[in-house]
Amino acid sequence: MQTILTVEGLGKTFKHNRIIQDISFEVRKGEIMAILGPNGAGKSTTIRNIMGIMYPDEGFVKFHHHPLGEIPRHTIGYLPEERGLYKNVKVMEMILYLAELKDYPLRKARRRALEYLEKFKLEGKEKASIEELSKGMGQKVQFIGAVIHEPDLLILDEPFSGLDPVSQEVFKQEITELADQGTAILLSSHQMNMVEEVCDRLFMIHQGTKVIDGTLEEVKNKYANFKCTVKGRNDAALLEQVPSVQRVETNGDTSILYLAQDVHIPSWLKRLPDEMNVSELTIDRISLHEIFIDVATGRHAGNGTFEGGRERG
Ligand SMILES: Nc1ncnc2c1ncn2[C@@H]1O[C@H](COP(=O)(O)OP(=O)(O)OP(=O)(O)O)[C@@H](O)[C@H]1O
Repeated sequence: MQTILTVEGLGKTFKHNRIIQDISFEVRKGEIMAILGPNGAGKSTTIRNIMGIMYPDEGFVKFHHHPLGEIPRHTIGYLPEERGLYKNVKVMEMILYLAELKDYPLRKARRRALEYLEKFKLEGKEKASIEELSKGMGQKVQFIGAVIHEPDLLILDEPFSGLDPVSQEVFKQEITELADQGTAILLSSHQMNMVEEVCDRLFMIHQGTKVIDGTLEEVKNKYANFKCTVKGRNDAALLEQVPSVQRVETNGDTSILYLAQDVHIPSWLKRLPDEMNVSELTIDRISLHEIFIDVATGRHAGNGTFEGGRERG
């Protein structure tokens, strides 16, 4: 897959505080790359350095097919973390203004804007002024403004925050469709469940440095150990003694047994103690959210690096 953006060895210091350090990744055509990390991890700082809103102290950003140091703004769509549109401007005027800034043909922009407004359940709002819209509606208009000129690279800083579940779903679908059509997408988020459903590759930052990166599949294979959920009244001490159990969480009659890496599940099941009470038992892998919590709380050191990519199915 063709590389659209390369970030290499990015570092930034504010007032002697190292905010990000040695951040390197690529974003390729047609893929969704997620930057994940807890509050203050350095996600927005990374994006602002890419967008030239601030300059890195170390490393470089390269947009492919463009000279080093040039930011091809006409081919980039950007939804910043700070939401904001001119309040007393009408919705359609706002979108067309943003299209014009990118030299995009206005007739085409108007047609695309109407299609997007319908898709985002904002039909009939083109003459409403921005201040008449709810926060979520405003965010949808800003999203339309970011994609109206059919960018090759779309950078979305926390696109799902502030949206209700239905709108989150609409955004998620739209982002996936854009990637299917070939747009390279870089999105930052701390909403793991959303990211897990859309991203092809991910880059997790903690305290300004990379802790995990790779395709979603690679990260899950490497970090997402199995967990076994058991329904039935059991003594925690008994469960803790089961081989390969690293940790047990009990809530009433439900216990979750977190298993060690590389456990062979069929063999492990055979070694469960006869005296265990089991009315239901399920085995699955821990979620990206759980991996994230493990890394952010220091339970998992992270530091894995993966290479390669996954073809969109
Ligand atoms: N202009 C600035 N001056 C000083 N410190 C800054 C500046 N911008 C960001 N920081 C600091 O850099 C760190 C990373 O901030 P950043 O906004 O990149 O985090 P984030 O991962 O996007 O977090 P969130 O999920 O909360 O948006 C924070 O500790 C923040 O206080």
